[in-house]
Amino acid sequence: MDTTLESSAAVLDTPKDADGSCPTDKKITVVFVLGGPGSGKGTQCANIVEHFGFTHLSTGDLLRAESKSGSPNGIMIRDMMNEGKIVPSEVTIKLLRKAMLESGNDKFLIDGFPRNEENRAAFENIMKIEPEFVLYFDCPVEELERRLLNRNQGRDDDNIGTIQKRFKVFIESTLPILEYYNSKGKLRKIDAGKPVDEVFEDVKAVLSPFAVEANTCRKSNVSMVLGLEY
Ligand SMILES: Nc1ncnc2c1ncn2[C@@H]1O[C@H](COP(=O)(O)OP(=O)(O)OP(=O)(O)O)[C@@H](O)[C@H]1O
Ligand SMILES: Nc1ccn([C@@H]2O[C@H](COP(=O)(O)O)[C@@H](O)[C@H]2O)c(=O)n1
Ligand SMILES: [Mg+2]
Repeated sequence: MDTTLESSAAVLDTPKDADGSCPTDKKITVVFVLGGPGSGKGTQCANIVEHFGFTHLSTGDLLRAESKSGSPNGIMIRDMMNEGKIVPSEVTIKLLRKAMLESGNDKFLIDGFPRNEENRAAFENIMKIEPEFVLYFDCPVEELERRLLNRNQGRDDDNIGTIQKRFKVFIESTLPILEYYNSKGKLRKIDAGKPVDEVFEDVKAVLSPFAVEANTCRKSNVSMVLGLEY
């Protein structure tokens, strides 16, 4: 089986075959979405899904669901999240891979990942997918804190003690990842301190190469690329 990945925006709008059918596509498009806690990653990803046909996978949401599922890792994940710590990559990547396979899509916004060097290297080694780019929502810390304390979505980690720990982890572990992608010319920085609609205008400009044109199609073959089992 050919598992080579040549991820490229240029193949997004594959013309139909002469007989009108859609060619099978072996490419997977991944955009990493990063930013401080409360910067609006989830909010903007929901908009992107609506306009650009990506599947949004929030690693934080996947871990939260796993922690509540009664799985053997559940308590470890819950305790780490309550401390704002980064869960071991093998756990997160297993959940991500399963969600990618189940989606049937081939365009993914991976939100809240990679959070540290261990996440980044493990994704590269296990998934063998290079992201198209990293969308970085940059926002002042005072605004992040205000948003998190007003979120009211029942998250156990939205309390001032855990919020401070999450900020520290972001600065110490995630900023170096942003620097890494910046050095590769893959960072797309967005001013996320503005109102939601204004932020999305800037997001749209970055995502414009992914707009799907009429009379084009793609057949996802995510299982061919990632393997069938999870
Ligand atoms: N541009 C914005 N201006 C004001 N409030 C916003 C903006 N974007 C998002 N919010 C609000 O801020 C809160 C955090 O947003 P969101 O959940 O999208 O952030 P996040 O980056 O996914 O956070 P986390 O990393 O904690 O998951 C939500 O209550 C959301 O409605
Ligand atoms: N790659 C990741 C992503 C998240 N976590 C843990 O989940 C918490 C919440 O994440 P959000 O993206 O929803 O803010 C985060 O503080 C980590 O504890 C992780 O371990 N690894
Ligand atoms: Mg979120």
